[in-house]
Amino acid sequence: MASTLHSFASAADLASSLAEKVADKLSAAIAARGAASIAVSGGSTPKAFFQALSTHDIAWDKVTITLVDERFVPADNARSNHLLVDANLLQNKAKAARFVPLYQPASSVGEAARLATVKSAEIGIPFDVVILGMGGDGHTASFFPGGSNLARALDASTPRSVITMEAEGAGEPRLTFTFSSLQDAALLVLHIEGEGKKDVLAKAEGSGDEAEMPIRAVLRRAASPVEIYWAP
Ligand SMILES: O=C(O)[C@H](O)[C@@H](O)[C@H](O)[C@H](O)COP(=O)(O)O
Repeated sequence: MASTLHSFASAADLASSLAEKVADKLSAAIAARGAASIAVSGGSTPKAFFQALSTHDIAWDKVTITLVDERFVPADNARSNHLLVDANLLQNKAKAARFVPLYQPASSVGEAARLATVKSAEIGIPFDVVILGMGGDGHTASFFPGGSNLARALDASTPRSVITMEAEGAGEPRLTFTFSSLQDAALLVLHIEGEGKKDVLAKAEGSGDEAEMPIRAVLRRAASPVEIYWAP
């Protein structure tokens, strides 16, 4: 599917504009069916966007927030994406939103993935909004090059679910929605910042295997248009 690049003069301008776009999308979903859903990424990039979105005055009590991926750590661990969302997005007006975590206390990461699949199935299909990030190696969500379940994660025929992923550079074992769960969001956003990430994007948009740079699966095969938000 096509992608559109939205470039901004600063990260602050991007955060403000993306927050408005997402708030409008969530409000439209609520108007249409009384509910809205958004799956967001962790990492360092989305913090200002989360903070800007949290101040928008929408019917947050009708919004379900979850993560596109999570590290297999509890929410009090500094590496937790839940902790990042709790501290930056589930604040201000957005405190009223429902949050569905991917991490579950479980005997194994596989059991946690099974539990997360069941819990997230209630959220509704497709997501109204998905916010993806991208690593310097071209990973997105927890679709890491060389990942233990990468082929399964990227296979369009894999049922919508949360699966495990282990990879060099991923740190802890990961829990990640599959490509099939994310690629048809009503609003599908890739949020990246910095000149380095722009260079990574240019390489990803070129030829080469999806397994080498898994973001290529989204850029090439997502059912929804990919809205790329970039600031220096
Ligand atoms: O759990 C995570 O880390 C994210 O979901 C991951 O996919 C992130 O979006 C990229 O690694 C980019 O991270 P930065 O924004 O920190 O560069």
